[in-house]
Amino acid sequence: MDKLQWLDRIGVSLVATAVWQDYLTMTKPKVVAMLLLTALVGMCLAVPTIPSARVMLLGLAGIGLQAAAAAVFNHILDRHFDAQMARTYHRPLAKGRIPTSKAVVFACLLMVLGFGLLWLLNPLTAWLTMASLVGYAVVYTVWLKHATPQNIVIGGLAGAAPPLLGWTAVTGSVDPHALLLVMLVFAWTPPHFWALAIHRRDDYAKAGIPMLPVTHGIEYTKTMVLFYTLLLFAVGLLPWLTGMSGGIYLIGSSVLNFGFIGYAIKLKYFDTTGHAWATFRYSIWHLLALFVVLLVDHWWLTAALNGID
Ligand code: HEM
Ligand SMILES: CC(C)=CCC/C(C)=C/CC/C(C)=C/COP(=O)(O)OP(=O)(O)O
Repeated sequence: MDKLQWLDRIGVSLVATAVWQDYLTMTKPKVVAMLLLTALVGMCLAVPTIPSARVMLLGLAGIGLQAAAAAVFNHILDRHFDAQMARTYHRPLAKGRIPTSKAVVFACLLMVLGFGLLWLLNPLTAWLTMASLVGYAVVYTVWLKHATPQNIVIGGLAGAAPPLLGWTAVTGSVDPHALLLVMLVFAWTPPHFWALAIHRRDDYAKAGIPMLPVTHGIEYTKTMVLFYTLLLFAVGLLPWLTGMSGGIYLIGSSVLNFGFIGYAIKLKYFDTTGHAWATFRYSIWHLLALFVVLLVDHWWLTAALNGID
């Protein structure tokens, strides 16, 4: 092979990698990874030990594929708004690097495959996951996001569903304890997002999206961030109060939730440049750690109970 052919080959593979990267970007892989962590914890808390490998593999693959499909639909439906914002203008569809028709086919493939895998486990999980997909991709993206500043509170239900989806994948039924996990993510979402929306207020205003800092101002949004971190603290006590979780959870979640309240207090009363962004970053580590703590506590409790037996 001569030099020119080699250069040609390298060029083709670079383009292929870039296209592949664009498809991956549209699935919001880091968000999906976090959703899968919450689903995995939901699965593990549903049983005393570890769920079967079949349930974990099919369940996580199915929920992951459906969540990824929802994210691609979000990219498709939001492409004109994304093109107007500094944070999102470079996205594959906003930039026109990927044709919309191909993205639609990709999203449909992910959705059907995800639904099929979950159906093999149980129809309840398949339908609940599909409802979350529709909740995010259609109800939130098409309607709520452009209709009301409470968009992310209501739309947050779809993103909060995975612990329940994980739980039903294992048991085939809705357990009140699983709903407690949903409530945790539900209360976490507003401070997670509004911290970012404060940081990106002008971007949302420019695109005409009625996020809370745009419609009600930054001060009011900071108050709401603080309110929801306090609510999250209260909701965070419920797993312990109901006996679902033990002391490790109580201590771990309290430390994490006090940390979040600390960030929110600073944001409201002692704000400094970049603190809204720092609060948003903290929210991500907070949720990750909270669900790890739930899991560690669960296995610790199980081991302790087995020891007593
Ligand atoms: C309606 C609810 C939600 C809204 C509006 C929202 C909004 C956002 C936005 C706009 C970003 C991008 C920030 C950036 O540009 O870097 C983001 C990042 C992120 N969100 Fe959320 N979010 C929501 C719910 C959730 C849920 C339920 C989870 C997981 C359980 C989650 C996990 C994450 C993670 C891990 C990131 C970081 C992604 C990265 O660094 O690329 N979000 N969120
Ligand atoms: C099936 C299932 C479990 C679905 C889960 C849905 C899902 C992917 C939720 C994530 C929430 C999220 C990233 C919202 C941001 O959308 P945005 O449009 O406000 O943010 P953007 O401007 O960054 O696109």
